[in-house]
Amino acid sequence: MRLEARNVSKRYGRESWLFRQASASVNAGEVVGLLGPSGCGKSTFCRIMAGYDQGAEGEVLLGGAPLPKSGYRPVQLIFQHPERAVNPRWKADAIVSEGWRPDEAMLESLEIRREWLNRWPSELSGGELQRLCIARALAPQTRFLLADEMTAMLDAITQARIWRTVLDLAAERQMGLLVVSHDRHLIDRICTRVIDFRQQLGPER
Ligand SMILES: Nc1ncnc2c1ncn2[C@@H]1O[C@H](COP(=O)(O)OP(=O)(O)OP(=O)(O)O)[C@@H](O)[C@H]1O
Repeated sequence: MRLEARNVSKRYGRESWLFRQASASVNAGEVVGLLGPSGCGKSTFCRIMAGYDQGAEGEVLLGGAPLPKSGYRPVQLIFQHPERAVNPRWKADAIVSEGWRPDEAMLESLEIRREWLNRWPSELSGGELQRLCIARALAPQTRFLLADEMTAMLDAITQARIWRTVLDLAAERQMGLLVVSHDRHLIDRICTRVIDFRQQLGPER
């Protein structure tokens, strides 16, 4: 299975094009890095690839077909800012089990403590909340994970452990990963292929 964005263009309102004719693909089991300077549109491109936003041109295909419009999303996106990705009026237990109920092994491998589950998002650190968001996104139906600066707020040791868990799971399930990061060292260490976002753009920016 392959996740593919073909010739996608995006502009916000009447502003000039953020990007035009951007293309990228990730195969099942692949770990692909996405690099580019701040503000060039990587997060926007990820949102389009996950089906949260639409380009003015182009298409996103999963296994050759458009993304499903309802039900669990097989392409999951983890944002850089977990506090913007959760409902502040839901306790952590409701947040983490929104799409599936992660088992004990999953919670343990992401170092999620049981007592966090009874807290509101405002009572959790950014790193704790992010681990809950990662658990939420790793249902067995997830085929592709788009990690947009997923571990930027975590200390180096926690970051390494979380990536180990996610990479092991991806290999086991043949899940594809798109890793957006400014951390070139991380990208070089975990990715099998790297895409420079600016080089994916068509000639008429
Ligand atoms: N909803 C929006 N309305 C208008 N402009 C937006 C919106 N969302 C993002 N932008 C603008 O689009 C541009 C690209 O933003 P985006 O977050 O996609 O870039 P990025 O490459 O991921 O940046 P970074 O590496 O800093 O996270 C930025 O200039 C941003 O201000």
